[in-house]
Amino acid sequence: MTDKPTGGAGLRGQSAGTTALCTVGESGSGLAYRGYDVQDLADNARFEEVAYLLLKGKLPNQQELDDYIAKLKGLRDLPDALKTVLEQIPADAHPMDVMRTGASMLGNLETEQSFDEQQDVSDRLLAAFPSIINYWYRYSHDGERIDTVTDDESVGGHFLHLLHGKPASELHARVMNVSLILYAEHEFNASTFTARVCASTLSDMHSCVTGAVGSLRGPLHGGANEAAMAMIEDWQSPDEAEKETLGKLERKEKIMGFGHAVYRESDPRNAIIKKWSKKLSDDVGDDRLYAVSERVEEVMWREKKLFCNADFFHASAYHFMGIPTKLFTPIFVCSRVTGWCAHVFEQRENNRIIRPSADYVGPEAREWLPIEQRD
Ligand SMILES: CC(=O)SCCNC(=O)CCNC(=O)[C@H](O)C(C)(C)COP(=O)(O)OP(=O)(O)OC[C@H]1O[C@@H](n2cnc3c(N)ncnc32)[C@H](O)[C@@H]1OP(=O)(O)O
Ligand SMILES: O=C([O-])CC(=O)C(=O)O
Repeated sequence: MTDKPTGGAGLRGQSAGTTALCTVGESGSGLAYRGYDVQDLADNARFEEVAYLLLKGKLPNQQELDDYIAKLKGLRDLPDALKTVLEQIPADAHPMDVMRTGASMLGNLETEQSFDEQQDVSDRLLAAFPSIINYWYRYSHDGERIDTVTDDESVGGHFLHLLHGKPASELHARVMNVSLILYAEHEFNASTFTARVCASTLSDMHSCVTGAVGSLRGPLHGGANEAAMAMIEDWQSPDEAEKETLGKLERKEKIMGFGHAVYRESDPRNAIIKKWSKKLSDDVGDDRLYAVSERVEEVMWREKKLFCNADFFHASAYHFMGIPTKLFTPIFVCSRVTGWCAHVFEQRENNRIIRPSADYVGPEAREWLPIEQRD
């Protein structure tokens, strides 16, 4: 990739504050949460430990982790009023709109009364998001009012259990665990910055998270994982994928799941999820989608020196686990809510309202024109 300008559009490269949560792209490609390398976390941690690390500030010891998992398990049920709202949302709604409504409605029912409640409110959102999306999905698509309480220890296993109506295989629960770790936190990305801007007005946690869901929804951010799937699913062979990718580049179309605002050399999350996508591809006996994905990766590097970001191989990995494409970005929410809330805590701790300036490019001062004199 070419060196990017540090000023101007998109606030690229400009520091907008401090954080102790995460470093992105130091030396071109690294990612660490509170100093722990993401590769180490993906190899060794449970997502719940990473959530604890982000939200409580340190890795839990065994007792703290056991207590935290028990707490999250105890927060999976949804209030009846929220279920009623979810039942009104049509099957063809965008699932990210369901997540946005879910977070907002929960804010009406369980309003954060004071910042002293921020830890509990965050844990509740973390526990409730898989229930929110799957309750709506199963009701609107299968007509079933599912019980959102399961005995699964992990958030990832619980998500798949609710979606498929049976406990996840060990492999699928493991991949979900890794995926949730990879998506948990990423410094001042667009959705997190949205949450921090909202927090800087001293607003409540549900408003910060609801706004962040809206920012994550777009295809230039979290929505890229489902956009990538929509792109590759019809390509029947690597050769067709190559031809279509070249055509898109020729027409100056964006290839979703490639490029990054910060990383220059690679997105470290890609190699990790790609490895798991390959495992899943072998597991399901796929002879097309993984090969197609790899060819797109090769073509993009050869033609544009653009690398896959976290989203690209998440598309095939989720697909191999039988997850409907439209639920891909909501899974991102189920993870990133940890990063969002941790950033809200940081913003509140050392707050000044976020209010940048703009360079005015409109007309010079001019006189008021009465309505009858206007064109
Ligand atoms: C988890 C996440 O949110 S990761 C991001 C997910 N988003 C996507 O995958 C969407 C596709 N990617 C993109 O749109 C961009 O790469 C972004 C939004 C991620 C980053 O945007 P920017 O920082 O503005 O991109 P950047 O400055 O690196 O672009 C450099 C050049 O590469 C091009 N480029 C960047 N990404 C792509 C892409 N995916 N496909 C084709 N061309 C691209 C840009 O058009 C630009 O070309 P130009 O100089 O001729 O105008
Ligand atoms: O940092 C960004 O701009 C986008 C990203 O990769 C993320 O939020 O995970």
